Amino acid sequence: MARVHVFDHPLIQHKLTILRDRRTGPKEFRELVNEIAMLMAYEMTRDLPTEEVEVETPIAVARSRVLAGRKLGLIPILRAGLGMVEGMLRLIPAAKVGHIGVYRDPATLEPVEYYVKLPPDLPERDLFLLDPMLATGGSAVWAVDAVKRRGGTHVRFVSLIAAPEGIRRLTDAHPDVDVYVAAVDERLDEHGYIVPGLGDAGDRLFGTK
Ligand SMILES: O=P(O)(O)OC[C@H]1O[C@H](OP(=O)(O)OP(=O)(O)O)[C@H](O)[C@@H]1O
Ligand SMILES: O=c1cc[nH]c(=O)[nH]1
Ligand SMILES: [Mg+2]
Repeated sequence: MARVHVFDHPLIQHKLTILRDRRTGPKEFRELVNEIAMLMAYEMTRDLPTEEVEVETPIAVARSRVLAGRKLGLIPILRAGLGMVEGMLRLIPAAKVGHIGVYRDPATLEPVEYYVKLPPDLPERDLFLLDPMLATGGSAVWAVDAVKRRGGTHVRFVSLIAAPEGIRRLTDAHPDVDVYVAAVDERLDEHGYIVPGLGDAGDRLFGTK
């Protein structure tokens, strides 16, 4: 069964509050999304395996640890997921980055694909799908399907704000995919927006509204 992790770290919660504020403009919004993504990456990577190696310091040989597990991959869901990439890459610079282009049709709320480009060695990587908003879950389920169809096996989903409906739909469809969020909000409104949420993440990141 999928595990749902809600990050209640005070720094994440503080930054999320500023992000939600309707007065926060695109420059600060972008900075905050990246900072929260970086803090979430730090928390999320706690379980990565390490192994002991020897390293020569200027004084002596030390036994110390390095990452030893599978290679990593970040897959932002366009557009809004792009806002999380830089912050996560700061902590895990060796990760490869794939892209999934999908938008939610505003009338039907169904996902519409427009671009997919993923690293060829997907089966060998631990994959982190990134999207700030998990609303109905339609885009998330579609994106995980797309990654699995191309051979991805170890997938996690990372989001800033989720609606209970989206978490349910994603974990029902993909019980093997753990979900990491900074907040679970109350509900969806009649247009499929998260309440209270933060509005349209893509528009707020890129200033398109
Ligand atoms: O859970 P869902 O109901 O599918 O909604 C969530 C999706 O909606 C938003 O993208 P949007 O379609 O606005 O595209 P954008 O990132 O280009 O703005 C958001 O970034 C998710 O991808
Ligand atoms: O609240 C929502 C729901 C979907 N997409 C967004 O950007 N915000
Ligand atoms: Mg949008």
